[in-house]
Parts: sequence; C-alpha cells; structure tokens
Amino acid sequence: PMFGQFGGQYVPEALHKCLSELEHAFDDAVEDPAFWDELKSLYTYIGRPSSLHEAARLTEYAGGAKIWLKREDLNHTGSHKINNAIAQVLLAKRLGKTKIIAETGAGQHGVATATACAKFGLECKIFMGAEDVRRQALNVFRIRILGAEVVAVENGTKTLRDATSEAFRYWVSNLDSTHYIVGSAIGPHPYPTLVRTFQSTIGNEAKEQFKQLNDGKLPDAVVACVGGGSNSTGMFSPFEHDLSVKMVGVEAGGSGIDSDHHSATLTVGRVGVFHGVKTFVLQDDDGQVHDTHSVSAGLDYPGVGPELAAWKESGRASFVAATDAQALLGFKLLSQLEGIIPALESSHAVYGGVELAKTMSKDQNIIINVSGRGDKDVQTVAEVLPKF
Ligand SMILES: Cc1ncc(COP(=O)(O)O)c(/C=N/[C@H](C(=O)O)[C@@H](O)C(C)C)c1O
Repeated sequence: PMFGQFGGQYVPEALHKCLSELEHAFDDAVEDPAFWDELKSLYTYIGRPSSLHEAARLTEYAGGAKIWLKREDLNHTGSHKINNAIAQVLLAKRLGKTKIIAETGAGQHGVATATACAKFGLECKIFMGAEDVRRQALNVFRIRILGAEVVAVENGTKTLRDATSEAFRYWVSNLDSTHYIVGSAIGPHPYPTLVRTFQSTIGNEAKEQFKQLNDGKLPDAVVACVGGGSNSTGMFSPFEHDLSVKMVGVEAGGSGIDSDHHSATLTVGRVGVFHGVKTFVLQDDDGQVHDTHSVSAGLDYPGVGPELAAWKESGRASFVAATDAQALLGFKLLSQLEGIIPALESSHAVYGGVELAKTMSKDQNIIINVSGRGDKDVQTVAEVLPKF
C-alpha cells in the first residue's frame, strides 16, 4: 500500500481491524461488476458525465495554449466531492455499517456526504472546525437541512486538521456501526487509493471527451488545485502513463510561501507522518505541524496525499503555489471572462492554468479542473474585495 516511500498505515492498533475490513471490501467492490453498475446508475443522480468545453475568452486572455474546462462544479452539490461520497456510501452498505461520519473544511465534502446519507437513509455526523463553521456558513446550513448533524470542533486551529483528528477519535470508539468517509486522498491505507480510484472518473471522462473533440489527441497538460489531493489525483491518475501530458498541481500560497501563512505542503513541506500516512507535511524542525492558512478553506490543510508526494519525488507531476491574491484573480477571471463563478479552491487552478497556458504555444491544449462552484465563497470575496 505504498506510493514509493509514501503511504502506509501509521495508526493505533485499534484501527487496524476496520482498515483491513475496509481494504477487503474495497478490493471486492472494485472486482465486482455489480458495484460499478450500481455506482454508474447513480452517476445520473450526480449529473455525470460532467462537461468538458473550451474557455475561449480565458484562452484569448492568456494568449497561449487553448484552455479547456472540466466542469466538476456542475455536479450535484457543487463539487467533485460527491463522486467519492456516493461511492463510499455504497461501500459502507457492503460493510453493513448504518452510521456515517466525515470531516469537512470547505463544507463541500460535508454537504456531499450528508446528501449521500439522505439518499441512502444513513445517519450522518459531520466534524467541522469552528472557524470553518463560521466561514462556510452556507454549507453548514445545507448539511443540517439535509438531515445531518454538524459537530463544531473547538480545539486547535479550529480548521480541517482539527476536524479530521476529532473524526478519527470518534471513529475509534464507534467502529462496528460507523464508516468514516474520508473526503480527500489522505489518511491511512486504503483511503488514498480508494478516494483516488473513485475520483478517477474525472480524468477518465476528461480523457475520452478531449480525444473525441480532438481527433484522438491527448491534452498537453492537466491542471488541478491541491488540498488533500482528491480532485488532482482523480484528474491526473488516468493520464499517469501518458508521459506527454504534464500534470500540474496548484497549492495554496496564502500570503506567500516565504510567509508562515500558507498551505503549500508539496512546495515547501518536508517528508513526515500526518493523519496516519507518510507523505509531505508542513512542519518545523522538531516535527511540530504548522498552522496553515488559505483564503480557501478547502486547501487549508498541512498534509497532502501520498500519491502526489510520490509524483513530486519522481518528477511525474509538478507543483506551484498561487497566493490568496492570485487565486482571487483566478476567481475574477473565470467569473468575468467565462461567466463561471468558481470555488476559491478551484480559483487556484484557474490562476495556475492561465500562467501555464501563457508559456505554451497556440497549438497546445490544457485542461483545468473546475473542482467546485463559488456560491459558498461570494461572502468571503465580498469581504476581501469590496470593489470586486
Ligand atoms: C471545491 C473544492 N475543490 C478542491 C478541494 C480540495 O480538496 P482535494 O480535491 O481533495 O485536494 C476542496 C476541498 N474541500 C474539502 C471539504 O469540502 O471539506 C476539504 O476542506 C477537506 C475534505 C480536505 C473543495 O471543496
């Protein structure tokens, strides 16, 4: 269960049994056509396939490669998170679990999980940092309206890392009845593999759609924002062995990577163990995990998925950081040039994609993954950019 030197299961003995149960259920499901048939039948509910189309005015603005958009923002609940939540609820049913917990930061994963639980009649508890409860209030209301409970986590920085720690703590004493739907490609094995597998529908669709629209050609680059690593590994994985396709991850540069106010884990972090997995972590010399910052709650996380860490180490993928200000420019560009209001998380990928396109020639193509829509963020943007 390793990605190069990264991955593994650095968890207390108490979690080993249920993680191996989960691994077996996952392996059985992946081999079972009935599982994929049921999941595919739910793609109609999710709104898959999501569309892939050109961004003509953004392309003109960048003045280089042609820019294409993969519209995960159009999925039911407004982001890619639903792809993983629905699939893991099907796994939970195969495991005979009747209760679901999840962590959330931006709230999108919380909403997706609450939605899947409403659809399948499962009890749902969402752990969310108190700071995120404040800054993503719209999603807190949606989670409650969908019938789930929101547990506001008051300790630590009151953001995603604390919500994740609290969710794991709760899970350890409720293993028999409860499945923990981890929202990103993080955590102990099998979660990074499991989440990437379910999110790979993004890259599989994008590859087919692009080839159909371009006489069988592949794009020259695929770009996605990086929080924990689920929409990026989902978009990148199907292209992993197509070495002509660059894979570019855009992290949260916050107030700048030379400030201590960012979440650029792969850009300036170091190898370490965090939330049960060996990966890159933002930590200081004696292993204290840094507090992180990002204008986008969904990227505000000091860890990252082990598969991305391995692709960084092997050079298969490259990573850049977009600051809060650059992400807000991305937010504005997609809104005012394409009429699409993206999530602040996705806005990092927009900025990074535009910068990359500028360095490429007009006969080249890049796909930017629009991981979510920006309804949840308009209040934040209004606060920081009153003269938007
Ligand atoms: C619209 C949108 N785009 C990207 C992300 C980053 O998560 P990854 O795709 O897993 O790197 C997120 C992450 N959101 C999570 C959430 O909604 O709870 C996040 O905060 C945690 C699950 C990691 C997101 O909402």
